[in-house]
Amino acid sequence: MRNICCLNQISHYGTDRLTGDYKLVDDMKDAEGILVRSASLHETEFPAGLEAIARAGAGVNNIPLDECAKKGIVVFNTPGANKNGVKELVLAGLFLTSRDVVGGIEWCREHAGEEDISKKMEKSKKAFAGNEIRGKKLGVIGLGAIGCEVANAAAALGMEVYGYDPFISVNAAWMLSRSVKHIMDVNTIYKDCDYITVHVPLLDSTKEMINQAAFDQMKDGVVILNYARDLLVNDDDMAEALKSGKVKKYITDFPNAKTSAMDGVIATPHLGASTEESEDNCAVMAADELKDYLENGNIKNSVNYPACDMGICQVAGRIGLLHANIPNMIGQITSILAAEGINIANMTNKSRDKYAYTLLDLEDPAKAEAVSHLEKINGMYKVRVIKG
Ligand SMILES: NC(=O)C1=CN([C@@H]2O[C@H](COP(=O)(O)OP(=O)(O)OC[C@H]3O[C@@H](n4cnc5c(N)ncnc54)[C@H](O)[C@@H]3O)[C@@H](O)[C@H]2O)C=CC1
Ligand SMILES: O=C(O)C(=O)COP(=O)(O)O
Repeated sequence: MRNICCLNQISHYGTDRLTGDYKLVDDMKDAEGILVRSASLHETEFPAGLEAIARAGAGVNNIPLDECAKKGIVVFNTPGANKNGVKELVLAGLFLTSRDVVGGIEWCREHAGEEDISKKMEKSKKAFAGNEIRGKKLGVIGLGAIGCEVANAAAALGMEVYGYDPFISVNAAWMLSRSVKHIMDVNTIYKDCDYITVHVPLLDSTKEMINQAAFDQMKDGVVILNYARDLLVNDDDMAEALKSGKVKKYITDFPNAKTSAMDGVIATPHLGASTEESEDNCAVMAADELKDYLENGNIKNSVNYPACDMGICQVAGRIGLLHANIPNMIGQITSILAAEGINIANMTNKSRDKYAYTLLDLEDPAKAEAVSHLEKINGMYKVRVIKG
């Protein structure tokens, strides 16, 4: 029986795939797999038997990726599975910041039930008037799954869209509407755009990228949309920018103690991916990734180990080795197996930054002694006997 611990509420479309050999458990102590959404795992003591963590979602800043890699724990996410949910909320954000819809709704609530509300509103409505987004310039920073969707949708709504992503994938570049202007220097977005939306992961390199230096270059009355992570924005600089009128509105899906109390902020409680459709997509993808890794050793959509797919094992044994990406690992692995008289039927070795993965199909099952020798190789993090 394989124990899977769900740390957040995961759509049943995902957990329904974990039947038969799988058991959903509340306590992670005997878990082979973890399914998680946004719960933070930074303070978690991972159990020795934990093989994989699947994040049903995109952002993995809640998971210590390096620590997991060194413990031989493969971390997955579900790229693109919630992109439409987020895109739709970003579009709502564009409309909510271009006109004072929220202020207007509040006004109607304040005057609810009054006989003369319809007369009064005709006098009061000018306070909530705004602009149309058509023809305005939108800067999209980060053209991954979500950024691309947002850029294309905004272009279809008649916005002039500027897109910036120095690391854009070939796939994303293919998806992008030809009308999106390719920007090579993010400062062009800061200088020219009326609306700026960030869709980058939270990394050391992106932390507080929206800061005083960026605001200094922006147009007066710019609107900032943040459906990515709160720490991408320097809150104190944002407070100043809102006060001075540099920023007209800041709409964020990630309010914190500071931003939630600022005038000019429209906040939603991390709702981007909270649609039935996105939750179902993420859960299914996460469960499938976890299953394929636990059952076959295949890795798809990992964020700390390379991709690897050898299908279902057709021979007597399969082992998966998670190790450092350093010289002579393959040499040592094959020597140990040769010394045990085990023939390798098929093998894949892939690396990703500091980490590497070797998946071996063996004509005879790996004996405990061979596994123990493999485990002793310097730089070996984990040896998994998948079959045999
Ligand atoms: N509000 C919500 O509920 C949700 C928020 N998110 C957030 O949105 C982020 C993006 O999600 P996806 O588009 O699915 O991820 P993705 O991985 O498909 O795209 C991220 C893009 O950012 C680019 N990038 C990285 N550093 C950059 C930089 N310095 N400047 C410009 N571009 C840079 C990458 O090249 C990549 O194309 C996630 O990491 C997460 O933090 C994601 C899903 C739901
Ligand atoms: O996928 C992401 O990065 C998200 O922010 C969505 O988080 P959630 O699954 O709604 O807790």
